[in-house]
Formats: sequence, C-alpha cells, structure tokens
Amino acid sequence: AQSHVLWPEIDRITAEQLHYARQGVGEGVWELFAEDGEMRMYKREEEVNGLVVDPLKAVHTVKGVTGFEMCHYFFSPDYRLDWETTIEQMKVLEKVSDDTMIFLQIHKRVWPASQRDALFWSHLRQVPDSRDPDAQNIWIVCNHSTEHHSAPEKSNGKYIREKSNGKYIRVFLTVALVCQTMIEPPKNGAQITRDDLTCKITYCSVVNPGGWAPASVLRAVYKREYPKFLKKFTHYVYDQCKNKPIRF
Ligand SMILES: O=S(=O)(CCO)c1ccc(-c2ccc(C3CCCC3)c([C@@H]3C[C@@H]3c3ccccn3)c2)cc1
Repeated sequence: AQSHVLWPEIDRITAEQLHYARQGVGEGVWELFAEDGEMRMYKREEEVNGLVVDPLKAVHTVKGVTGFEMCHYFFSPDYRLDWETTIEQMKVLEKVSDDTMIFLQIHKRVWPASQRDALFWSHLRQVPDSRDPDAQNIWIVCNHSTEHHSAPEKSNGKYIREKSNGKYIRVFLTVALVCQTMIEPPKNGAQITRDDLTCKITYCSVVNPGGWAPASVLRAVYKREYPKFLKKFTHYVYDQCKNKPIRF
C-alpha cells in the first residue's frame, strides 16, 4: 500500500488515532453514558457548524479472542453485513492492498433525518508497542472518510446527489478500533487455550452527519446505536472464533 496516493494520509491518521485511543478517559471532558458488563461508553458533546459530532470513546474487555481476530472481523468486508445492522448496502470500491480497502456504505435511514452514506478508506495494521517492544499484540483498524472517483459526493456544490445515483447525505467519519491481546500463560506450561486470552478494546468514533439533523434526534441515535453495535460486534467475533484455532 506504500505506493498508493492515499498512503501518507493513511499513515498519518492511523498514527494519530492510535495515540488518541491510548489517551485515558480520566480527564473530566468525557461523559460516561453507557455501561454493559465490561463495556464502558463515553462521549463528549461537540457541534461543528451547528451539527452534532459528539466524539465517542468506548473501552471493553472480551475474553477468549485475540486482538488480531477482533480487528480482522471488523476490517474484512466478508462479515460486515453479519454484524452491522445499520447499513443497507456495502461495496468495496477499491482494494488498495491486503490491509487497505475503500468502502462505500449506505446506512439505513434514521427518521426524520435524510438517509446517509459513508465513503472511507479502511486500514488494518499490527502496531509494535513503543513502551513494550516485545508486545507484538496490538492491532488497529482505522476508518477515515475519503473521496473516490466512482462515488462523487458533490453535485450543485452541495453534499446532496440525485436519487438516481443515490441521493444520500455523506457523513464524514474517523473511526479507530484498537485491540490488545493479553495472555495469562497456563501455570503448568500447557498450550495456550482461549481461556487464557483476553482482548482489551478501545473503540473511538467521530461521525459528522454531513448535513443537518436535529441534535436531539442525532444524540438519541448515537446513544441507542453505539452500545448496540459494539455489543453485537464483539459477541459476533466471539461466536465466530470460539471453535476455531487461535490466530494472533
Ligand atoms: O465503526 S464503523 O466504521 C463500522 C463500519 O460500518 C462505522 C460506525 C458508525 C457509522 C455511522 C454512520 C452514520 C451514522 C448516522 C449519522 C446520521 C444518521 C446516521 C452513525 C450514527 C452514530 C450512529 C450509529 C452508531 C453506530 C452504528 C450505526 N449508527 C454512525 C459509520 C461507520
């Protein structure tokens, strides 16, 4: 992927998102708005040009899967429709490399807002941990909005296009899923099993709705959809992996 025109941006945004994901939620600005077992979801209330863009940060711990497995199922287009219940269509516009793709997703309409689509590059990468050089166990998937010749977003200068080629308001998003595998080595030197694995997840998301929608509606959608999404996704990955050999 190093040769692709997007590579410098992919490299920069992925590094930025890794740093951002590692920042704690301790500093007062984050508001805890949902808890479910080990999952904690935080948000900041922010508006850009009167549009709600509330940044989200979720932390979660899932036993029995590795960070690679969690990121693999999040990145791969083959499984997305199994766990993403809010998209109507998904298309890979370009396969940049084995670890980088460009997606176009049409999201289900959220009444009374107009229907949205999302066009973004998605990049999967293993991250050497600067603090712990032999921790080869951190993986990240970063999704970030981009342009693409086969899905022009502009017509008459706005972000609205005619229904014929999909009249959707285009959201602008930056998302990062950072997963670290923790291994509790079995006492008796036995082989590692899934019972010895824990995956520590940090999910960060900023979605700009791209066009006006009532703040109250968007905040209700965010509050409802994010916990549902992360819970469904993590349970899906656990179920997909539980009877398969471990992949680090
Ligand atoms: O993590 S991902 O990369 C996984 C790949 O799909 C991703 C997650 C979420 C979105 C997303 C796109 C549109 C919208 C809204 C904006 C106005 C009307 C629709 C939302 C709002 C936040 C709420 C939401 C949260 C989670 C899931 C779906 N809905 C989210 C896109 C990508």
